[in-house]
Amino acid sequence: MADKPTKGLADVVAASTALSDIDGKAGRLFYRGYDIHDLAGRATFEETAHLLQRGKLPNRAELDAYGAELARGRELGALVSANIAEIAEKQKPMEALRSLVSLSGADDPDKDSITPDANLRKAARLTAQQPLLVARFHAARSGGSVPDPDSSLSIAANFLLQVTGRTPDPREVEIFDECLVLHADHTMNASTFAARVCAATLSDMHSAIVAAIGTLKGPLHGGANEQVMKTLESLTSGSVAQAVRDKLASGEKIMGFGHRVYKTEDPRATHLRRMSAELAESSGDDTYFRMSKEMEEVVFETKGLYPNVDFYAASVYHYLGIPTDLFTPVFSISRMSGWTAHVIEQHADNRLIRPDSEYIGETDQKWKPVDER
Ligand SMILES: CC(=O)SCCNC(=O)CCNC(=O)[C@H](O)C(C)(C)COP(=O)(O)OP(=O)(O)OC[C@H]1O[C@@H](n2cnc3c(N)ncnc32)[C@H](O)[C@@H]1OP(=O)(O)O
Ligand SMILES: O=C([O-])CC(=O)C(=O)O
Repeated sequence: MADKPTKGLADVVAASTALSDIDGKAGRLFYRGYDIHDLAGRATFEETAHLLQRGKLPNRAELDAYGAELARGRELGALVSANIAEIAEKQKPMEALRSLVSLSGADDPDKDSITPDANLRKAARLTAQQPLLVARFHAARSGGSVPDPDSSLSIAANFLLQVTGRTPDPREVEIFDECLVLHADHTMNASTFAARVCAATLSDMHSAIVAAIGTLKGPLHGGANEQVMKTLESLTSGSVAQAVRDKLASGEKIMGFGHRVYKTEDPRATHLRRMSAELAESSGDDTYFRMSKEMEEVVFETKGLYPNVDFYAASVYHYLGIPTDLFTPVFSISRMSGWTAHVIEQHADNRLIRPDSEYIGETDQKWKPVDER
């Protein structure tokens, strides 16, 4: 007889990892031992991806070599190019990314290999390709085209340029780059766990990433950032407090609040709130920042819940000119660095992940032929 399950696997330690660590009571997050407060606004996304995938913050030569590998690796395969227009017509952004990453696996030069070296190369290619897939998807559905990535620009700068169609202000690039750093990894979150379960069958990296993308999509996980923006857009500035109280009184969850691990402020939300305030001021329209602050106050007063990473990310992305339905795809651009690093880590010390279940169905059933049932 199996033991009683822990619903949602809360507090169950499902893997060992050297990638990230959270102190949920103190509200602290570390990537390979570096406090997120030290990395945010200092390390670039490329440096952070190198830290996660290759085990250390790169020196100048390592960073240049990694940057060159990313630039070489971002070319999209023939299958993606042949199918992106039809996919963009028929699928929503996260569904499309699930399909496109799957297709890109078919054209990957290392597709039949899960060796450590092949995994490192695939991790770089997937990290380089994801922003381009999002930008090309967006262009395909809008009937436009995207400028080719400029190798002298960062992933953050290229993405903003390709999606908004205008040369971003350098401060906007810094802010977006910091967002990518903040979202890069987060212990055994649902999408990372999904990737590790898939990888642990000795399946390949693209399969694991497809599982992760499908898992990030849901509104209880990465999909919450899009829902936060929709909530903000559905409210008027004068009605926030009452609307939020009414939603909570009727048992509705407010997207962007609460967390399985943090029992205090999510340290990423601290940075995102600051960035939202800055962009609100520079845009000359602080409506969504003010509404977010008011929501935060009312949710805390009423339920004692803190904002999670998805809450202020919504207004930040909005101020940066990113379309609302690309917010979760943007999350996937960043988390690709963490997911791929987890697949590398899982393959390096693998055991099949196969938990038990508690049986709660009927017992002592007796078979009868179909006409006697
Ligand atoms: C990147 C990320 O994935 S961050 C999380 C993004 N997701 C969201 O923002 C969605 C909204 N939040 C939630 O649904 C939850 O807080 C989760 C999914 C993040 C965490 O879930 P769990 O740890 O399973 O907590 P659970 O959903 O059981 O909530 C515990 C209690 O707090 C309440 N609660 C939790 N979050 C919220 C919320 N956002 N709004 C209102 N009530 C909430 C629950 O209703 C529950 O109350 P009860 O005990 O009276 O039934
Ligand atoms: O850790 C989690 O459960 C969700 C989260 O904040 C993340 O994936 O960044």
